[in-house]
Amino acid sequence: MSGHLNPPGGAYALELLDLRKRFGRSEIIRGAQLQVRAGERVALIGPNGAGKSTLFNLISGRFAPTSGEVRLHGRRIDGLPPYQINRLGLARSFQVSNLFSRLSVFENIRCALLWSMGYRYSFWHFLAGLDGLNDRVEELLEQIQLDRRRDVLAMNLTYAEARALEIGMTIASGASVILLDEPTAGMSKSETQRFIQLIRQVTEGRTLLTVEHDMGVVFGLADRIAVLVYGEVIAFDTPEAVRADARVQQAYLGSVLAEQATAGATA
Ligand SMILES: Nc1ncnc2c1ncn2[C@@H]1O[C@H](COP(=O)(O)OP(=O)(O)OP(=O)(O)O)[C@@H](O)[C@H]1O
Repeated sequence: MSGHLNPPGGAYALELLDLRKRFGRSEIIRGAQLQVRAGERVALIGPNGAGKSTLFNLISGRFAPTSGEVRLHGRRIDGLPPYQINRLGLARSFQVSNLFSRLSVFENIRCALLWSMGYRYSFWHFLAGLDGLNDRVEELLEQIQLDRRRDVLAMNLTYAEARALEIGMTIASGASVILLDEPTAGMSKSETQRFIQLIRQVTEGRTLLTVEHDMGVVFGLADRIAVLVYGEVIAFDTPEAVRADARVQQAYLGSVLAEQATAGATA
């Protein structure tokens, strides 16, 4: 299962090279550039409508770019279908709504593992590996701290538990590059703090790209921050450097930090 971790092929786990996406007449992604090193945790931030979801859709294969390249460990993946990109080692978070609500936590993780194995192993290898499979499910349950909730149906989990399960299903494939879309959205402050730790642990040794609006999460999780404004990456640097960047302050961060400070003060 760890076959995808630290695969060979260049220092960059993920690269966007002059990436562009047009919808009709509007160019939404306008020459985005990004080079994410293997093992790095990157937060993608930017104002509403900047193109963050579109960028995720281009990376994960839901959309093909109009031009430019997406590279995974040096290999071009732009234009490939999502399942092939997944097979090459990039996983995007399952949404809560994609959990199998009438299956237990254990069975959900097992399904995610089977699904990823189905592509790689013949049926006979698969049968021979069933013991290993259950061990791997146990391991993942521990990692996402749901081992004691293993027999609970997904529909009966708390919101935070369901999001943890979603992350477990995302990493079950053994992917080396993980995309998460606002992983702590809708959580309380204390749940968020715990969840940041959980994400740090389960993504250890992997490359993480996460879209995030909550600056507490961004600064708690990211090694580097990429700032997307009008479809362009205007800054990509350490949290300290991005916070001090005048362009970023002006385009986005100044207003967001002020807003979140006010929200924090009134909460
Ligand atoms: N399939 C599509 N067809 C046409 N326009 C689209 C499509 N998908 C996104 N857009 C447009 O692209 C722009 C960027 O949207 P996107 O959802 O990528 O931004 P975002 O940064 O994720 O925003 P938010 O932070 O509000 O989620 C928006 O103006 C949106 O209307």
